[in-house]
Amino acid sequence: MKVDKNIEQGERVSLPTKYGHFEIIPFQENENKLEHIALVKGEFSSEDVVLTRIHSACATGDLFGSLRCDCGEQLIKAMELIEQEGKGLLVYLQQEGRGIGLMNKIKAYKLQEEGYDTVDANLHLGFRADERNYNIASQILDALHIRKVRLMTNNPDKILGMELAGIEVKKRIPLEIRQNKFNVDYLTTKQERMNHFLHHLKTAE
Ligand SMILES: Nc1nc2c(ncn2[C@@H]2O[C@H](COP(=O)(O)OP(=O)(O)OP(=O)(O)O)[C@@H](O)[C@H]2O)c(=O)[nH]1
Ligand SMILES: [Zn+2]
Repeated sequence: MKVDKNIEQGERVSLPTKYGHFEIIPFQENENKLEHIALVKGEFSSEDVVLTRIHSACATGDLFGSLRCDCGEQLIKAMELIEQEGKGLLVYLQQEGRGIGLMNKIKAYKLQEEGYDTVDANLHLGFRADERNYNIASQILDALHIRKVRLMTNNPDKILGMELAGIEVKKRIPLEIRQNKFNVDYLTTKQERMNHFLHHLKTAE
C-alpha cells in the first residue's frame, strides 16, 4: 500500500515476542529502499496520545547485547512498557550509528579506543555528532494515524526532531538503563555534550 509518495507500507501481521504480543508492519522508503519497522499494539485514533518509542538501529546493542551502549536494554524496556500499557508503538529506524551507518560507527568506536569521545569521533570522521532526522518516523506515524505521542527517550534533540517533523510530543517518558563499566563514559558524554536527561547516571569522582 502506498501511504505517502516517499514510503510504502507492508502487510500487518501478529508478532508474539518474549516481551509482549505485538503486530509488525514493515515500511520501505521508495528512494533508497531502506526498510523500517513499526511494532504496534492496539488501535489508534488521531486524538490518542500514543506511548511511542522511536528507536535508532544499533546492531551491536540490539542484536548482540553490547554493553558499550544502552540501546539493547532500551529496546526491551520500551517493548515491556508498551505491553504493560496494552497500547503503543515502537518504530525501529534504519539509522545505524546515529545515521552514519555501521562502517562509520565502528570507525568511531575505533577512535573511541584511541581516546576520542562519541561526539569528537563523529566530528573527526567528518560528520555531525548526530546525522538523524525524523521525517520518515513522522511519515510512519502519519500512516498509522498518530499525531500526538508520549515519547520514550532521554534525548532532547529527538523530541525537537519529532516536533520539527510535525509530531506533537505531549510528554517525555524517561528510558534510563542502569550503567555499567563499559558504557559509563558513553553515557556521561551523552549527558554532558548532548544534554541527554540521564538523572540516574553516577560518574566516577
Ligand atoms: N556514531 C555513533 N553512533 C553510536 C555510538 N554508539 C551508539 N551509536 C548509535 O546511536 C544510536 C542511538 O542513539 P543514542 O544517542 O544512544 O540515543 P538516542 O536514540 O539519541 O536517545 P534515546 O531516545 O534516549 O535512546 C544508534 O543508532 C546507535 O547505533 C557511537 O559511539 N557513535
Ligand atoms: Zn547502541
